[in-house]
Amino acid sequence: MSEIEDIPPRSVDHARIEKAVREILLAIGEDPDRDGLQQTPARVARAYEEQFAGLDQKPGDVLTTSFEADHEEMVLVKDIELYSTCEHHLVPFYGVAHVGYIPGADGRITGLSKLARLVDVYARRPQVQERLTGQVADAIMDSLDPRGVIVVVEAEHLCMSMRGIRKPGAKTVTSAVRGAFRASDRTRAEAMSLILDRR
Ligand SMILES: Nc1nc2c(ncn2[C@@H]2O[C@H](COP(=O)(O)OP(=O)(O)OP(=O)(O)O)[C@@H](O)[C@H]2O)c(=O)[nH]1
Ligand SMILES: [Zn+2]
Repeated sequence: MSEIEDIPPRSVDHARIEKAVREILLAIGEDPDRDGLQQTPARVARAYEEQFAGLDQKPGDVLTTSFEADHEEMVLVKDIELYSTCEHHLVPFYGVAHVGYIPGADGRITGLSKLARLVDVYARRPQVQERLTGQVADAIMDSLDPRGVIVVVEAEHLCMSMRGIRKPGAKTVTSAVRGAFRASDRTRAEAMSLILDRR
């Protein structure tokens, strides 16, 4: 492999971010050339590359395995830590996602870690919590063809804690239910009781 092919693709334009961050520092009255800030534009570019890496990814990139397991009952992965970026203020919102599904008639399941990877794909984008929640649910519906999916996200938005209304600790809870979880109150209630069980 040539040296050029070894360089991983860059999903963000580093030079452009660096220029913009320098402008922001000037605009807030800072000196971008002072010792502590000299490397900041480059650091922000690297951080954004990581924070927004999901823009480059598709659900199929992470939902790579599915197994024949003949399992037709609910699978639920709880308390998947998530860090995302509020698209209104570009500050973090963070919390946990709970992702459950009931395999389809073919009984195929996916790797548990793949559900957490899927959360990351959509969290690492400029987001609103509602869209993130729905996108995770829809991606599982599309790729696994399960009987149903439930996704619940609980998060604190720093745009509500550190600025603006300044209500630290306020939690936003969003849910997306598809298929059996939407059609059956009992199925949804069973999932919610497992999600809320804090033991
Ligand atoms: N629905 C939804 N709203 C969000 C999310 N993240 C941030 N917001 C809200 O987006 C809104 C943006 O409101 P604007 O009035 O345009 O902006 P703003 O003047 O900065 O609003 P304040 O935060 O109230 O100061 C705020 O009410 C935020 O709380 C999210 O994930 N979902
Ligand atoms: Zn915000």
